[in-house]
Amino acid sequence: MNAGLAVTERADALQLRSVTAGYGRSTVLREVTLTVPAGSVVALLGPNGAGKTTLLRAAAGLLRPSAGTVTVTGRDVTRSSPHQRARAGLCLVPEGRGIFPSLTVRENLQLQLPSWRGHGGRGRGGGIRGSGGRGRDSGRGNDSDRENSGRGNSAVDAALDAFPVLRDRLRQVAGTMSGGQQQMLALARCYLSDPAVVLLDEVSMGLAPRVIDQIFESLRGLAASGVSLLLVEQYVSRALEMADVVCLLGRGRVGFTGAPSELDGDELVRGYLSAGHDPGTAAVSAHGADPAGTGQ
Ligand SMILES: Nc1ncnc2c1ncn2[C@@H]1O[C@H](COP(=O)(O)OP(=O)(O)OP(=O)(O)O)[C@@H](O)[C@H]1O
Repeated sequence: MNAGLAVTERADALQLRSVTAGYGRSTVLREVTLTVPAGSVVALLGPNGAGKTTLLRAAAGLLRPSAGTVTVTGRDVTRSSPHQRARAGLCLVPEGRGIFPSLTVRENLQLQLPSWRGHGGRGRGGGIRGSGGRGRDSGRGNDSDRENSGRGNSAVDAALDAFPVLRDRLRQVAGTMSGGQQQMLALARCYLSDPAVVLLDEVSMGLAPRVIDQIFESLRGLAASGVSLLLVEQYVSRALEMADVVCLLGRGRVGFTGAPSELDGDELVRGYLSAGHDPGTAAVSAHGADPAGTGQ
């Protein structure tokens, strides 16, 4: 994984140290320090507007901090581009999925396959063969899908194994799939770039419980394979079930970092129902307990 990098074996997968960041003159994150240890799942919780998405964007290089440092597997990426951070082992699954709705599933997978893993048949791997050949296959897992070789293709296979429904829909225009299938396509990138750490922003948003179950199952598989996860999730209990560490963010500051078992459940719920607490003064502040019946 991440060949060529000076990676300390047990380096934290991701670390933000005293990061301050915002938009224009508006400071959102204030000296935030957050660590995702190698091989662990960290749940990042907080009320609406706390800065969770901003933190993920700062980690991924989409937003340049005004102060502080970001490291990925021990490597300082503070001044690196999003592409360089991806190559260093970081993968962001943004809120809203970030897929190309007018392209087919196959084309989306091909575009998500990073160049260093054999994009589109160029360079080091074979990509997804036949990606332009809409008339050449039945749309189900066919010979050209299975014949491929190289790192790119094993990555695609891993993604399709994680989400078999995508294998059945390679020729389908992504935007015509259900919300859950589109989210699975977005999550496929976790397998395509061989990441050390995946940042997940509200991946269950607007999905039915059965689909959320499938998605969390895939995330558990990803975590079991050694990939570290930083999980921003509206379904608090699901996030806490998976998490080794929970980090509470309020008004751009970290108020609590520790094991989920150290959190008082009642206080957590109270905190969620009273968004806007400053976790520096409140025991717990996070937005909304598991949202009941929203968008199901
Ligand atoms: N592109 C932007 N330009 C200016 N301000 C922004 C921008 N994006 C977010 N903000 C502001 O930054 C603050 C933090 O937003 P952010 O989306 O990071 O919070 P969040 O914790 O992810 O909240 P939510 O759960 O509602 O997504 C909010 O006050 C928001 O209005």
